[in-house]
Amino acid sequence: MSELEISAPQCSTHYSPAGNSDVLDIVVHKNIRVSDVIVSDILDSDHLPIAFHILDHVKIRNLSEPIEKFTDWERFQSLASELISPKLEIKSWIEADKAARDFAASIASAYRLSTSKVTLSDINNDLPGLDRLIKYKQRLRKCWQETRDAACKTAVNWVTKSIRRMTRKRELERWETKIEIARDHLHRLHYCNVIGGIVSPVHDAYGKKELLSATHRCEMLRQALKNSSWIRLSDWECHQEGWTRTRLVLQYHQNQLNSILNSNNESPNKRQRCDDLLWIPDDLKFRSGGPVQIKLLCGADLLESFATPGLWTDEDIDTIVGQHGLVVITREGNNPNKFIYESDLLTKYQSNINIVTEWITNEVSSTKIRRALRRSESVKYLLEESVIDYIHKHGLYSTKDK
Ligand SMILES: Nc1ncnc2c1ncn2[C@@H]1O[C@H](COP(=O)(O)OP(=O)(O)OP(=O)(O)O)[C@@H](O)[C@H]1O
Ligand SMILES: NC(=O)c1ccc[n+]([C@@H]2O[C@H](COP(=O)(O)O)[C@@H](O)[C@H]2O)c1
Repeated sequence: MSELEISAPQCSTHYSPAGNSDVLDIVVHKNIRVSDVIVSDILDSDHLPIAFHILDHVKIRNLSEPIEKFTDWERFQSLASELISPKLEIKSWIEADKAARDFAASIASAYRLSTSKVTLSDINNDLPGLDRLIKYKQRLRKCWQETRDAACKTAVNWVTKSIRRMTRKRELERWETKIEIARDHLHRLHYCNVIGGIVSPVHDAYGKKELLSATHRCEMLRQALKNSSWIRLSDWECHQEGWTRTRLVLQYHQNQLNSILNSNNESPNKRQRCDDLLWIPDDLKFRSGGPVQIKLLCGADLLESFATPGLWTDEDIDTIVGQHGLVVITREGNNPNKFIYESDLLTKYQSNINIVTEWITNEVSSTKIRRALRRSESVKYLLEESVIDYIHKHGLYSTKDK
């Protein structure tokens, strides 16, 4: 016992409903130097967690970086009822075990797919007033914990909502949000159930101005998508020998999905081969039937590029729109409905084209972000923090030595 040490913060970590401080968290440790114990009062709880640093070189997650989760319960319900198999025939305990596991996995998947996270770690002076609001919330919460005054609690809730609104607004400007908006739209129309999103970066040989190597682009995408529960990177296209036309990219992914769906009833050994296809949505493994359709998600400017002479063949457009389908996000300056009306081919397949109006418009574009980086202007909130770090670490987009 003599080797054990006890560390504790200097203030209480729980206040009883009567306002008395009645709990102090303690840490019992051995052979570990606990240099600093602090109480974090930012999390949404009146039991204040403690955070402590164990040795300076060991990094631990800072408890004062809260993550807010938003669950769309309607979507959860529809996903859960789709994923949970209604026909269950259980004849042995092995089958009962499997059914229980499948049930839990379906609930977990439905929850993951209907929940988005917002990390409030982005909070700093870049968002005017937010810093002050956070400090104000901390003061109000302390006041509520000490007095249990209802007015205080109302004020805490109001400030929490304002913080959420501000950070959500910034989130809306990110490009990943476009894919989320498209999914919401399709779900709302009950048109189809979106089970996954795939981002397929173009091959280096596409040769577009300012196109970085696929290695860098894929790494940045990995970072950008690491918090998404349903959007995945597919690096198949950029690992081909040269540029692949979009129709073939869609067909490759469609064929892979079909073969997985067909193998869902086969032995696990046969299915193993598909496990390295990291872009395949988890939920595909639970599907018992029904086709899965790959669609092309694009902005209205890409749709209008169908009319650029020599860029797309009619045969490709026919297959892309006729067999796969398009989801088009509006962009300022484009009129996709008019464009479809003026094209016989697109009008023929109109029912396969979903136009998603982005009411909260924003003109984020990679050209503008690259320009800002070149000029050492802030791109915070437009890109994931870790993507910004990656860009600076590798001196991409002329950020070297800045
Ligand atoms: N602000 C936006 N609103 C809707 N769609 C967008 C927006 N920005 C890009 N897209 C779509 O994303 C897809 C990828 O386009 P691209 O890589 O050319 O992006 P971009 O930001 O327009 O790039 P650049 O600025 O280099 O032209 C295209 O389908 C494009 O229409
Ligand atoms: N004929 C085709 O299949 C075709 C033509 C132009 C662009 N694209 C694709 O559209 C995407 C966006 O290209 P841009 O950035 O040039 O608009 C890329 O993935 C590219 O491969 C495909």
